[in-house]
Amino acid sequence: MGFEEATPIQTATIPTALEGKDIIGQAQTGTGKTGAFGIPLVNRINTEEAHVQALILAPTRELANQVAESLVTFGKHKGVRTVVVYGGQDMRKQITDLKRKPHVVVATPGRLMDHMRRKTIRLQQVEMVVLDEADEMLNMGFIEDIETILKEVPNERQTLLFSATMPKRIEKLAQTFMKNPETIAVKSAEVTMENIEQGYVEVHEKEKFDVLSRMIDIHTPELAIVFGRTKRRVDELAEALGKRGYRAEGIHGDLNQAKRDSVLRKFKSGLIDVLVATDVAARGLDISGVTHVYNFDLPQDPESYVHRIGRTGRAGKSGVAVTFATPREMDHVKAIEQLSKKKMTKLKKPTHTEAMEGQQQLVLEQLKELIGNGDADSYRVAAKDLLQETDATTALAAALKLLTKEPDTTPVRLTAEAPLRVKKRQGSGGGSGSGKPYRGGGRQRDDRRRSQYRKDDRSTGGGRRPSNASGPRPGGSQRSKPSKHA
Ligand SMILES: Nc1ncnc2c1ncn2[C@@H]1O[C@H](COP(=O)(O)OP(=O)(O)OP(=O)(O)O)[C@@H](O)[C@H]1O
Ligand SMILES: [Mg+2]
Repeated sequence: MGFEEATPIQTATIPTALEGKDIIGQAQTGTGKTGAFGIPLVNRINTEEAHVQALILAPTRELANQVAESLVTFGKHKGVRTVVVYGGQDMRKQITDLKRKPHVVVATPGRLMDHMRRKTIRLQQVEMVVLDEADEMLNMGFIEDIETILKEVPNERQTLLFSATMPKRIEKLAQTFMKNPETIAVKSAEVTMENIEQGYVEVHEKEKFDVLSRMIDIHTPELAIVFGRTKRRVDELAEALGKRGYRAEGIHGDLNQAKRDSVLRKFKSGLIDVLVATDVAARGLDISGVTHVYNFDLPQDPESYVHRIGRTGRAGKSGVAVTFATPREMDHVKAIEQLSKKKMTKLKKPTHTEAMEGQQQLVLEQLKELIGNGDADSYRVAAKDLLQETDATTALAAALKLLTKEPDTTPVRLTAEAPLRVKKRQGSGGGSGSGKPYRGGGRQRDDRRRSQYRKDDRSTGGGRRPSNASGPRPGGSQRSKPSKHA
């Protein structure tokens, strides 16, 4: 895989995991937690025995898929068979896969329960269980499902819990499900990655979209993720970005799995360069080339912020995260800063002129690159002809105008979102230990978050078409980019 040395969390957990101990593992986003559990897990598989020996649970389908891909890679040379099962996919194919006696099963809780009910999976010989993004599975209300699942798994198993954030209530879960777990936290001064430049901009709801467009024009991201609060918001944003000439598509839980897969594939391959997402894409996803994350709407809680912005700045790369907050939401910005232990830089709303300059700069860079590798020789005759008629500056200025995607101000309509409310802390032992406003403790809160998710994640767009925003901008050129997508 081209790894040269273990990352700190891998160094810290692999030996302990190999001893068979239970582990609660915490390390910043993008620092190789998948390897921290996946490598020792693969090592402990006995390929002579054809039954499920390890079970990995993940909160979302896309993450389950990605983790399974990593496990396949880790276990390739040893002959470890890994199967992934998640909702929204053909049951029969999964049943056939499971009949092939995999050693490792990666699953989302809901679909795994379906297979348990149908008796198409046997967990009686599972020796290792991993809960990736354990805290999110609690947030999503998967707790009962996990209880049910773990009842099927022998008690003598090894249990591993991983996440970049470990709210206090995970301890409760640990007491129930784990045996003397060792907490291994690779803590640095900050919860978020140092190599992510973090800024916020104070904007009124109705200015948000222009500010976003301008920022994208100025930053010229390679790949960007824009997080919106609701499914409807994501649909509307993707469509609006499309109208302004950006290659953007949305992903959220109301789309069918084929669509979710295709959007993600297009994003990974650079066919689209802006992914608009609900929190379904906030956790664990490892997509190289994501240089910018925009929180168009504030995340529901500070932990979610940590994960969202962690989609950039992974594996030693740098990244930029910008969070939009309306004047009434400024308290949330402070709460986030308290959890992340890092101040965000206050950013100014960019102007139209700055956006224009950003786009010009992009074209100039591309031009210089082309001059550098002399790839334009076949245009020399035409260039000389042109220079018979006009001076060089005029000719070049015209060419620049033609190439530059001038900031697009096509009017768009977004349904306004209400400001994020401050949730009161309930009871004790809640939150992340940061003592900050939202998210109380215990089960009640989990259920609330669950219903909130369901409500929020339901499209209320009233028959709005799913956005198909990847086409060229009306009457204009495709967005141009400096890198591979030029
Ligand atoms: N030892 C290593 N050397 C170099 N790169 C590594 C190493 N281990 C993992 N990586 C790479 O680092 C990237 C991030 O890894 P991974 O997805 O496991 O992070 P994570 O800690 O689980 O992040 P998150 O909290 O967002 O889930 C991946 O692209 C992975 O291939
Ligand atoms: Mg991960």
